[in-house]
Amino acid sequence: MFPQDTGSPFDDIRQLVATLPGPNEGAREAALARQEQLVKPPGALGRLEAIAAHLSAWQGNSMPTVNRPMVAVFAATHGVAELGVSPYPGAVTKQMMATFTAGKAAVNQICATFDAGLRVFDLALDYPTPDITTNAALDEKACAATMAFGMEAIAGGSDLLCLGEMGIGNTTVAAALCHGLYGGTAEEWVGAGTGAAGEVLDRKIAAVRAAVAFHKDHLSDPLEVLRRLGGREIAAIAGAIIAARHEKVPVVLDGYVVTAAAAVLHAMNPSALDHCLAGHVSAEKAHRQLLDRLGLVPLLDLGMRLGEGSGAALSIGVVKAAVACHRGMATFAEAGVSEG
Ligand SMILES: Cc1cc2ncn([C@H]3O[C@H](COP(=O)(O)O)[C@@H](O)[C@H]3O)c2cc1C
Ligand SMILES: O=C(O)c1cccnc1
Repeated sequence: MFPQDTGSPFDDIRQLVATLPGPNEGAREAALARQEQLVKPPGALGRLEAIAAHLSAWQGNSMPTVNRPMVAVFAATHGVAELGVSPYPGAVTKQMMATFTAGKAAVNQICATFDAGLRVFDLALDYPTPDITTNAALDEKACAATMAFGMEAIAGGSDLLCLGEMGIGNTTVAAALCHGLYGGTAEEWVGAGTGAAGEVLDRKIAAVRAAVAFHKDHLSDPLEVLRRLGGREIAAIAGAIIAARHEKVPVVLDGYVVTAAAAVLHAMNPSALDHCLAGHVSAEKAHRQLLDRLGLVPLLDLGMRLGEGSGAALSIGVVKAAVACHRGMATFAEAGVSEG
């Protein structure tokens, strides 16, 4: 008898998510102790102090760095976009890829502002995933392989990973993922995306409702939710979050779409996002309630609703300043300033 390979392509992913390393509490405590000594009233830098401690804990270093921040943008195409759920045609995804390459998108300018690297990953743009209202987006093998691609894509050395996405129709996919993971109503999870209103918005709500109804008997396993209702950029982002954790790289999430990918991991392991910061809260309707569910408090709230990693990239400025203060400020003793 030949040995049977009964393993599922998801086995390795489940193993990685079950064995995520925890924070370095010693480094966190040393960082918090240093913050108490720095030449400022204790707590006066507010959340900047917690950000420095967060980076210490997850980099495993009481003097964390943000010398090589990287924004990784994953791009994919979605069959559901053919249902008219976005005001923009699917062709925009590829056109925006060219714009990123030319250095002319919003995220390019924000990365340049903060000396952040930008890497854009094309996930088979000529082969949209099937319409999720009548099919699974991915089979198990493709979903696991795309997650593995996302893990590899972030290799190469970075001390802060910001995640972004490009994929016309993917706010519909994000809403379907949230509706699939958390229930509620389709209306509750659907927002305007790039500007859906009127009939486009009605079609979007109907598509999210139909997708979740079609897959309803298979939504108890978060990886099934991901492969059925997701898309390639979503799967790759989930993989990148896992890999960063194993490589001691703190992560900054972007808007609704990136956070929906993160939510899949949180549903598998409630501590899976402990190394992540929410870069901002998007104006996309359901983003705030999704962040609340994940216990994430956004760094910025600027009414942005762009995607492409722009909100995460913008928060690099805040994170860099937090680390610069942590590393560069004198202690009271060093500065010869009287303590209170
Ligand atoms: C010119 C342009 C640039 C973008 N950059 C990011 N997105 C964003 O919009 C898309 C999601 O919205 P929806 O679900 O409504 O299609 C994603 O591709 C996202 O990153 C863009 C959209 C457009 C039109
Ligand atoms: O919040 C997001 O991720 C978002 C919002 C609008 C369009 N694209 C992405």
